[in-house]
Amino acid sequence: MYEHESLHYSCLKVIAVDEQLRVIYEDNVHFDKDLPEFKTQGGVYIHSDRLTVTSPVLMWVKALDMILEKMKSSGFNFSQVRALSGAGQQHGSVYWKKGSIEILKNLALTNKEYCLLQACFSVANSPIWMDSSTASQCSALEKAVGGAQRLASITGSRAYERFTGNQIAKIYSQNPEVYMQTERISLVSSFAASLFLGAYAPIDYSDGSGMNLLQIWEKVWSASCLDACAPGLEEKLGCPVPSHSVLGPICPYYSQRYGFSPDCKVVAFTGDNPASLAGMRLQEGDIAISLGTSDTLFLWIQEPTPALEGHILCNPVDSRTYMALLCFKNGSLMRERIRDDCASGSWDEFSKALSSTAAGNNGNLGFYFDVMEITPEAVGIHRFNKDNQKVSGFPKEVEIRALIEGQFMAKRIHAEKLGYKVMSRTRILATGGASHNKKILQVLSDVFNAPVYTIDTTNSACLGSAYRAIHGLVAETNVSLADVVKLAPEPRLAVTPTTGAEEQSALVSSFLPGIGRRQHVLDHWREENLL
Ligand SMILES: Nc1ncnc2c1ncn2[C@@H]1O[C@H](COP(=O)(O)OP(=O)(O)O)[C@@H](O)[C@H]1O
Ligand SMILES: O=C(CO)[C@@H](O)[C@H](O)COP(=O)(O)O
Repeated sequence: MYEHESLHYSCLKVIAVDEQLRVIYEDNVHFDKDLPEFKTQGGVYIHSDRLTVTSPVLMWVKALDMILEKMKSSGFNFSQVRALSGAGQQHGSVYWKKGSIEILKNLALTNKEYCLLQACFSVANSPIWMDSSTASQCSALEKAVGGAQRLASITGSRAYERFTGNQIAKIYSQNPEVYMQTERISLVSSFAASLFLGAYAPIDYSDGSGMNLLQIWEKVWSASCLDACAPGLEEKLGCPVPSHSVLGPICPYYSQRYGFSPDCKVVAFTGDNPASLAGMRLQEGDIAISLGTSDTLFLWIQEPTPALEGHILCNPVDSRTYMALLCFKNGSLMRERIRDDCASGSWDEFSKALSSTAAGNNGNLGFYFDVMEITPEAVGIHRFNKDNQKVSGFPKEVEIRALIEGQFMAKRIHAEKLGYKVMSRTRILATGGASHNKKILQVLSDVFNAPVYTIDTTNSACLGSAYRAIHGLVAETNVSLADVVKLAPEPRLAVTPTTGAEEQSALVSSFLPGIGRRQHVLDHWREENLL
């Protein structure tokens, strides 16, 4: 039996799976509802500047206590658990006060963990991924290392306000005494692992790549980034480790209180997005696309080329490779707006428009950003006809295809900019609301020239962590995660590329080398900051 905890921002979830990968236990603790004394909304505090966003670290400790108590009262057999791992929202950080290691080591049976740990944190409210209050620290970091692209080339991402290095720099500059009182800084993931371990758990390579501090190639902290953020930081972070590492056995507190076997192994915890990659069982060349409120792409990349947009992280299931994350804000809400304007608010009518127009849309294409986009930083509606002239409108069905082809084309271009290559074995794994629409998936398949599968990703980070726990037990013998999770349900094939779409489609041919006009057009769009 393998267990996993997952600390997101609104709840703590647990899943246990058996040897056949069947889910045998599932539960959660909802921060707002189950721990009302912390008075969070969605598990967080949004401060009066609207930029600072934090979560009380003791709420996370108490939630862990509560979920384990719930498992115990339901009769869950902890003694069967061979390994556990977990995931935490990325970028958030926890600050351990000097002397806390002793308290962690001595977690005793007589006290609830929550009570014991109260004195441990030098920062009571942890900065989390929603925080965007570190703009000045970001500029300073980029400047210190030689610019945004240089920082991306070292750490996988240009400076982002939520990334941990910038958060640490803010704490150091605003409260140097608090920083000095801190003996260890954990990510949310390594913090949760520390509780199970009864010692400071190291940060894993994959979640560590979301800090603007790790050299993703060498997998060591970057001295120039550390120096730019705060003094003496390396010591407070500890050495990063491969994501599949077994950190040690569970600490006696949990064996005594809940009946875990003393042999139960704690496998390094990681970020929620890396854990989702494991949960979706992504393999080399695969892409996962979540078509939800916003569109998110996860890519498995062999040889990444970090860029100013998107994030390159060390791959959580294979330390020799990488994963990329790309986020697009104008996803389903943008599609809904065009559906309402051009298809009387009906997805059926929207789908018919896609069927009645040809791949490539006779050269018509648009970029649709109702709200300021993340990738790229652009706003507005921009339509181009086959001669690349800007036009103010399209017939309704042309508009619908232009939107969907434009959205997927941008995804492919940005993925390729990060070093992604479509391969003959590439599978696109689609999830989220719009993945129920086959006509949309057909366009996706044609633009990437790869089959599209659908998967259920409910709890993918949680499930991924259970898979990682199993993998951790055998990873040292070079067994891959894919081998370990062979028994898990396969994704369902939804659509394959339309025969000849690649040749017909002006869109897709724009990716092929040697078509000067199209390359020129792409360059032009880039200059206009549309790609
Ligand atoms: N048949 C459909 N075709 C296209 N989009 C759809 C369809 N059904 C639902 N959606 C879109 O899915 C979105 C919700 O996706 P979901 O993955 O549930 O969102 P979230 O990101 O909030 O979890 C809605 O905004 C809706 O526009
Ligand atoms: O900031 C990021 C990724 O860079 C977020 O994805 C956090 O990791 C929060 O978790 P989710 O909202 O994806 O669950």
